[in-house]
Amino acid sequence: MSAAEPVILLGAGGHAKVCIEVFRARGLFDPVACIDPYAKENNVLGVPVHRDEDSQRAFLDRGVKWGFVAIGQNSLRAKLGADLQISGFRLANAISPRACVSPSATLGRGILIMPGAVINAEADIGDHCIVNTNAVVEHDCRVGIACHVAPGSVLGGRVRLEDEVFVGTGASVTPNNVIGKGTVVGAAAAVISNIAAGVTVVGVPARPIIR
Ligand SMILES: CC(=O)SCCNC(=O)CCNC(=O)[C@H](O)C(C)(C)COP(=O)(O)OP(=O)(O)OC[C@H]1O[C@@H](n2cnc3c(N)ncnc32)[C@H](O)[C@@H]1OP(=O)(O)O
Repeated sequence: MSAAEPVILLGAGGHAKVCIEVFRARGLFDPVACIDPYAKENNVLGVPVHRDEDSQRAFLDRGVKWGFVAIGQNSLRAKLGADLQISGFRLANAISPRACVSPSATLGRGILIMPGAVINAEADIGDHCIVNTNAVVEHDCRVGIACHVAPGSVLGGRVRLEDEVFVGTGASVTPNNVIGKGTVVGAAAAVISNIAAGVTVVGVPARPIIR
């Protein structure tokens, strides 16, 4: 078996912790550093933390080719992922060996798929997405760039998420619906119709929060 490829992670919080465990479980990549100028700890599960912003370049110079953004916030993850690629890194995927990913699904780059997640036939997952623990992305879904399908949530068949959509813990989206860019679906919501871009919806059925 060939050795795991070293990978640097941007981020050193709780989300980085779960990403490290998925990388280790899969065995294709070996997390060698977490880079985060705001880190509170000096290591994450034994992976050393670097706060210096030049350290990315230093790892590249040392021959580390792979990077990964381990940050939960969708728009920041998209931006830092694009920046990593511009600076010369390839984006690794962190796919749990305990996830079930259809052979006909299409995956982008910089994706996290957590244990128990199911990605069904011909689903398409965009770059920088998170499909979290026990989430289900059914057949023919189109999940845009930097979306987060949170733990236990379910997208029915042919659902489309535009870029940077967040679907909260335990929420469901019934088949064929489209959710607009940057929208937030609250925990436990049931989306039963199309939802516009840039809104927050909650409840059963899901409706925009009126502030
Ligand atoms: C591994 C991980 O942990 S991954 C991360 C997973 N995280 C999640 O799933 C978080 C999901 N987040 C939520 O559900 C949040 O409550 C949000 C984003 C929908 C709303 O958050 P905020 O914008 O801060 O709204 P806020 O808390 O002020 O609530 C506004 C109103 O909506 C209601 N509300 C908020 N969330 C929900 C919800 N999920 N379902 C029903 N009502 C809700 C509140 O009760 C409040 O009602 P009120 O005005 O009558 O008092």
